[in-house]
Amino acid sequence: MIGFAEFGISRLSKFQRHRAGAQSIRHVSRKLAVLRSMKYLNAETAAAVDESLMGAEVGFTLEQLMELAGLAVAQAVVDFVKSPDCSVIVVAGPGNNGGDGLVAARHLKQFGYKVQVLYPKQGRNEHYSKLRKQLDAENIEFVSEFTPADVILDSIFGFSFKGSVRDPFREVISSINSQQSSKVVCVDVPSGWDVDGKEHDQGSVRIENPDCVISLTAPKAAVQNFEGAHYLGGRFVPEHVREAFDLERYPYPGDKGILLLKSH
Ligand SMILES: NC(=O)C1=CN([C@@H]2O[C@H](COP(=O)(O)OP(=O)(O)OC[C@H]3O[C@@H](n4cnc5c(N)ncnc54)[C@H](O)[C@@H]3O)[C@@H](O)[C@H]2O)[C@@H](O)CC1
Ligand SMILES: [K+]
Repeated sequence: MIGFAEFGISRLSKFQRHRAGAQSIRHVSRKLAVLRSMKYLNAETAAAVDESLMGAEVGFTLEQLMELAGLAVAQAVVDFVKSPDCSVIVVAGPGNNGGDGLVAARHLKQFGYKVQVLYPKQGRNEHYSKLRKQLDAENIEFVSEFTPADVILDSIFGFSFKGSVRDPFREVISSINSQQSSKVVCVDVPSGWDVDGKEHDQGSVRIENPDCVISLTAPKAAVQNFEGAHYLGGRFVPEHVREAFDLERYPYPGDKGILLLKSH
């Protein structure tokens, strides 16, 4: 599940390999310990962590967090697909999860990927209009229906999703489920899944069998039993906030903004 290749030590000298190997073994042990004890947040706690980050004491703006989250999402997509030549269709919802997807779309384009965006219902916040403008400046095409793509990035709903999916997203999510040849990568929570991990109503629409989830800040209860590839991003939580919410000290490697929790 977790290999040395993940730590990039295959091209080093014998001595360096020995040293890097020892460090990697320590890193792997820390990582396994974190995985065993990992805490999964419910919707209420996830929102409280968010509020605390953006409260007077810490002082982040939403735009800052979204930029960091979206960059981490783009980096995780690159790590997951392991190919520089890849097409991605970002499906963005009306809230901040959608905003993360729009930011990721811009970074992916800068990384050289072919990117399109499906944005059925733009959010009201002025920042979404600005993000859209930035995508226009990158000549990223906004499409109204699916075109074949290697990856579908589901940034429709995150931790504020409630109830059963309403239109126009019922149809959009059903279309994602029918794109058999695309890998489906979900931002924070697979859209339509109960954030707290409760059973979903039979007949309600949700993303079926995603290939990868990129959790932000901390994994949500929804993905506790998720079997596919799993990344963590959102490396911006100060120590006292981490302690206040009893979050793990996630072993992000070196200067990286993403942590591979589980490979596929
Ligand atoms: N601290 C963090 O980790 C950060 C989280 N961010 C992102 O913010 C997300 C949460 O964003 P929001 O609170 O804006 O909420 P979401 O983006 O999860 O969803 C809210 C939107 O979905 C709609 N909606 C909810 N339930 C629906 C249903 N059943 N059918 C149709 N529409 C429905 C709401 O009307 C609203 O427009 C996180 O999941 C994450 O992706 C980042 O942007 C910023 C930093
Ligand atoms: K999502």
